[in-house]
Amino acid sequence: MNALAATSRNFKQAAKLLGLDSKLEKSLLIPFREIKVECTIPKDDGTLASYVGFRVQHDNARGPMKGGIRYHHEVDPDEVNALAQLMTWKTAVANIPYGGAKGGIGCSPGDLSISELERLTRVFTQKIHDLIGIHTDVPAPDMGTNAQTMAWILDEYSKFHGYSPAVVTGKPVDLGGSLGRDAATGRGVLFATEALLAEHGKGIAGQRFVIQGFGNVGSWAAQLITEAGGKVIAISDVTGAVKNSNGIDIAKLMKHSAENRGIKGFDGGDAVDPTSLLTEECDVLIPAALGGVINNGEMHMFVVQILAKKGVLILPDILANSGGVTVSYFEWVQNIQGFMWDEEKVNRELKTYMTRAFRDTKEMCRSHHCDLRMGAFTLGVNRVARATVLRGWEA
Ligand SMILES: NC(=O)C1=CN([C@@H]2O[C@H](COP(=O)(O)OP(=O)(O)OC[C@H]3O[C@@H](n4cnc5c(N)ncnc54)[C@H](O)[C@@H]3O)[C@@H](O)[C@H]2O)C=CC1
Ligand SMILES: O=C(O)CCC(=O)C(=O)O
Repeated sequence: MNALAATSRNFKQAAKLLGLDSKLEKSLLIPFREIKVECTIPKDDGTLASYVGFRVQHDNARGPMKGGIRYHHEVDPDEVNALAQLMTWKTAVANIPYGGAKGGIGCSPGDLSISELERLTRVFTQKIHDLIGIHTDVPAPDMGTNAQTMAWILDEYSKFHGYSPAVVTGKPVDLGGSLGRDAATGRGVLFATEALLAEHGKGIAGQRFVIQGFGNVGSWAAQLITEAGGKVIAISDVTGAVKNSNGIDIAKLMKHSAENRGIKGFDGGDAVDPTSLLTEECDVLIPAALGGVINNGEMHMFVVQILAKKGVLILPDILANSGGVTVSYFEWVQNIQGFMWDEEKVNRELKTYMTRAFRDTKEMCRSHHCDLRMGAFTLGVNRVARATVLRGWEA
């Protein structure tokens, strides 16, 4: 099942549970706008190269559309469409005043030089600058992009519209980025996990964690979980996987990974097959690599069957990873107010938002007799549907 089919299936199930009007249901699935642009740039060797860029703006009933821009060779319109739709439900679950969007360029960022990446980002921005904006659509980093990418977008956009720091989030702090944004998604994963464990009378301390992916989200989650007393016993990335039942030394792994561009060769545990990681014995499994690892075909059936048999609870991604977009919202608010928060305030507010999103999700589980995934979807879809109706969608 592809990403769009899986996302739409969850939406339809939520719409049914909520008893949504069929016309409203249909209209909520249709994206507001789908943009596709050719981005042609001179390469460093003087040849020309062309890349396809996408921005799907799914829904703006609750506010400006919001979502990351990813650079990845597998970016395709269906996937971007699904991710844009997920952003709509995610911002509603987090109860931040945004709709949903997502973008991407089909390229392998690792094969491009910094100046090629800059040229590509500037050309992409030139092509979409009239369709994004502080109160229209606010991009952010995603896989393969980072704070520097946002700085280039901000600079290029500002050439057309005047200096506009709030047009992107996830910027460098020197350009109005928020303190705490870098760690926000990993920290949000920690807070959401804490809220779930607390329901069962447990805390992070003493639990065994397995983490798939050691990039921004996985590495911050690993550091913060370790600080909170949790034991990270296995981690993988695209280069390999390591296991140590006494707990992996995360600071040492961070250093190794930075110096060797990955986990492979780390001597602080046993090297294991990365595919065995998802079924490793543990208390909490955090998938923080590519999307769809537990949603795709056979792997999905295999993992879900094993997890269900073991009575495992699944914290849905639109709740668990909403910390990133929540702190993006704080960044946007700070830019608009022209007032910078200290990091303690950012983290404190993030905890409040994550804990509230978990509590509201549980309330939907209780009122609609469903699991956490459907609890989050019904919560998000219901908030967007209410806003849509209030704005007079049939007019
Ligand atoms: N960074 C953010 O603020 C947010 C990220 N996410 C999602 O979280 C996930 C991770 O994002 P980031 O950490 O930002 O990306 P990243 O690019 O920094 O890290 C991705 C990690 O996954 C690893 N990886 C890739 N393929 C793998 C495989 N087959 N097996 C094991 N590891 C593999 C990579 O080696 C890398 O360590 C993505 O799905 C992203 O869309 C969601 C919300 C916000
Ligand atoms: O920080 C943001 O605005 C976007 C984050 C994002 O793309 C995501 O949550 O998947």
